[in-house]
This record gives sequence, structure tokens and C-alpha cells, in this order.
Amino acid sequence: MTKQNPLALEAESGIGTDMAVAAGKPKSSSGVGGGGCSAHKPPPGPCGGKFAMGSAAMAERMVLKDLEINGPARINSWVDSMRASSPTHIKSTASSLSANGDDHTNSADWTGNLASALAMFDEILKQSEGKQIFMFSDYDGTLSPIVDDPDRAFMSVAMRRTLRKVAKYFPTAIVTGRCRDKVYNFVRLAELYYAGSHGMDIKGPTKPSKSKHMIIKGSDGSCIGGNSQAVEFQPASEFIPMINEVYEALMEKTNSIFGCKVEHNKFCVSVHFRCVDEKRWSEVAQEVRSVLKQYPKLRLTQGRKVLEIRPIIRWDKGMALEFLLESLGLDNCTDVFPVYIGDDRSDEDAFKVLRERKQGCGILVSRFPKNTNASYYLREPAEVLGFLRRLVKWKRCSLRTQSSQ
Ligand SMILES: O=P(O)(O)OC[C@H]1O[C@H](O[C@H]2O[C@H](CO)[C@@H](O)[C@H](O)[C@H]2O)[C@H](O)[C@@H](O)[C@@H]1O
Repeated sequence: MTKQNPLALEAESGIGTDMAVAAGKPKSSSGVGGGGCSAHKPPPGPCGGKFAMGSAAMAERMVLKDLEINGPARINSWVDSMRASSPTHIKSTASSLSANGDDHTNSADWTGNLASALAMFDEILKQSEGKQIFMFSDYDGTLSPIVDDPDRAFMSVAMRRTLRKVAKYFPTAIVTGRCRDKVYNFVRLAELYYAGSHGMDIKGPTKPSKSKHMIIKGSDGSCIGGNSQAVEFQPASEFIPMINEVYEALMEKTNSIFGCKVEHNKFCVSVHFRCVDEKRWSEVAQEVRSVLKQYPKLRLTQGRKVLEIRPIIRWDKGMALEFLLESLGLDNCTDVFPVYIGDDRSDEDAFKVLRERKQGCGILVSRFPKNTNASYYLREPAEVLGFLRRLVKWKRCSLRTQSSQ
């Protein structure tokens, strides 16, 4: 396997940054490389592969981003960007659509763009023939519907039940921008892999699974992978003090903006403006910028009515996906078919990885057409549930057929 260092800066690759973060001098010495950080666990990759580099070495490779900092135009462009990424939905005849007002301004449909993963279900199965499906899913907007209060983004009982069945038949991972503990509290399935904080906090199953997928056989019958070893990885642990500091500062600065909510996601921070009057979005942007100016080693991306502040390391959901495959010894394996389902911009990194690897498939959850690296779409979490149920049903049937032969 080629040993590359993926843990370099976004700025070096020029990928992934949705909004420019104002550059300035570091506020204090408590940032990268500063004391008091939680211990870094080396990645458990079976062959010390491309994820073997420690986060200290990664931090050394950091350089500042060359970003604009001044002028009112800058804030205007932030607000434009916030609007573009979260346009208010104009109520259309499709009355069930977007109670959350962040899909699209028109009622265009997917027809003619991407194919539905439900309609193409048999084709997806055909592609996966003879391969081990590895299920990856985002959480918010994918397994749970988007709601105003991020603390109340519960998954339905049916979704949880189905996810448990999915995990019985396929290695299954939740990959989310959320703090890992928080998403775990929503999902409460110990047999899953979790990659929280946009993949910067990865942990394998904590419960021995009764699953039927742990040993994966190669076409010659040899064992090519399994989850025999514990998976745990935190490539951004040095950033914890900095993230804590930024969280406190953002809480204070946005305190007076009604509806604004700051969420601590351990290795990143989310500033929610879903419930903020649009007239005050520029204030949100202003305050976030004023804080981020002090932290050149943090960057800003956008999700659905949320500004996400995270370390400027080259690490994202796509790399988390690759890391998990490698941890299971499956990264070079053609007998694996990863299926990644997600609704957010950050999920595009994972879709892109699959597209580039020409492996598995990405499924975008969206009611409206978007530019995407995914291969299929599902409209909403209810359709995700339908897809997962079909997958379970199909697997059960094929196992039954196999055992009766
Ligand atoms: O990667 P994800 O699991 O999609 O996480 C991205 C963000 O998801 C959450 O926010 C989103 O869902 C909330 C609840 O439905 C909604 O109120 C918010 O507007 C959405 O942006 C989560 O709260 C954030 O921390 C994540 O960054």
C-alpha cells in the first residue's frame, strides 16, 4: 500500500473549505501542540497503513491559510453563502416538503438527474454481488428528520429497529458532524461503528455482535478481513483545548442573538442559525468571524443552517470511511461494497471517495436535485428506512436460500 500522509492541511490541497475563515494571530498557546490534550491513540490499521501518522506529526505540518479578513463585503459574502447553502423553501404544491425550509427555492424534481436508490435497488444489489456490503450512514437528515432543536433530533423507533437488523447482516457505521457520544445517545446501538465530529472521533463496536458478517472471505475462501481488533482513532485530539475555548467565546458572543445555538461537538463546534431571523444572519456571521479571526488553525464549513468550525486538518467523512475500511483490513479489497448514505455537504467527501475508488455507491438524501458525487438519491429519512428494510429483507432471503441448498 502506498504510504501517503493524509493528515496535511486542507489549504495544501485546496479542498473542502466552503467559506473562508479570517486569518489572524493565534489567541493563546492552548492550541495545537499545547498541553493538556487527551492522549492520542495511534490508528489501529492492521498494517500501519496510510493512516499510521500520529496527530503530533500532523500538527507540525500545519501552515496558516491565506485568507481575507477585512471589509464589510466579506461579511456580506458570508451571509450570501449562508443563504445559498440554506435557501428558504418557497412553499409549493408539494405541501409535505421542507418544513425545515432549507432544501431549495424551487420545486424542481430529481427526474432526469440521478436515479432513485429505491427504484434502482435491484441494480445496486447486482453491483454488490459476491461482495460484502459495508453500510455507512450520516445521522441528521438521513436517519432522523431535520428539526429545529438539534437536541431533539430523535430517530424513529422503526429506524432504530431496522438499523439494528442492518448491523446484524452488514458492518455498519454512523458518520456524523455531531459529537460521537451525542449521536450514540440518539442511536443507542453498541454494535455499530461511530465516526463523530466529521470523522475525527472514530470508535468501533463496544458490544460483541451476533452478526453474520464478521469474517469476510475472499473469493479463494481465505479470510480477508473482519473486526477482530478494537477500532479507535482521534486525529485531532490536540485541538480539544482550542475547540473548548472557541466554544466558550462563541457562546458568549452569540448570546444576545435570539435563536442562535452553539453546539459543542468535541472536535468541532456548530453554530446553528435555523431559528435566527434572517435579518440577523449577518450578526451571526460577524460574531463567528470575530472569534475565528483569532484561530487560524480552525476552518469553517457549512451544513444545513449551521456554521461548522473545525480544525484545519485534512480529515473528513471520506477519510473516515477509508480509515474504517483500512481498520478492517478491507481497504484494498475488491470484495467489499461500501454504501454511503448522507444528506449534507460534508457527506460529499465520502461520495467522492467512493466515486474515485470506483467502489460501492453514494446515496444522497435530498428532495431536490443538487450537484453531487453520489450515484443515487433518496428523498428523505422515510425513504432511507424503506431502502434499509429492503436490504435486510433481501439479505435474510439470500441467507435462507443458501442454508437450504
Ligand atoms: O453530519 P450530520 O450528522 O448531518 O451533522 C451535521 C449537523 O447536524 C446537526 O444539525 C442539523 O440537524 C439539526 C437537527 O435536525 C438541525 O436543527 C440543524 O439545522 C442541522 O444543521 C447537528 O446539530 C450539527 O451539530 C451537525 O454539525
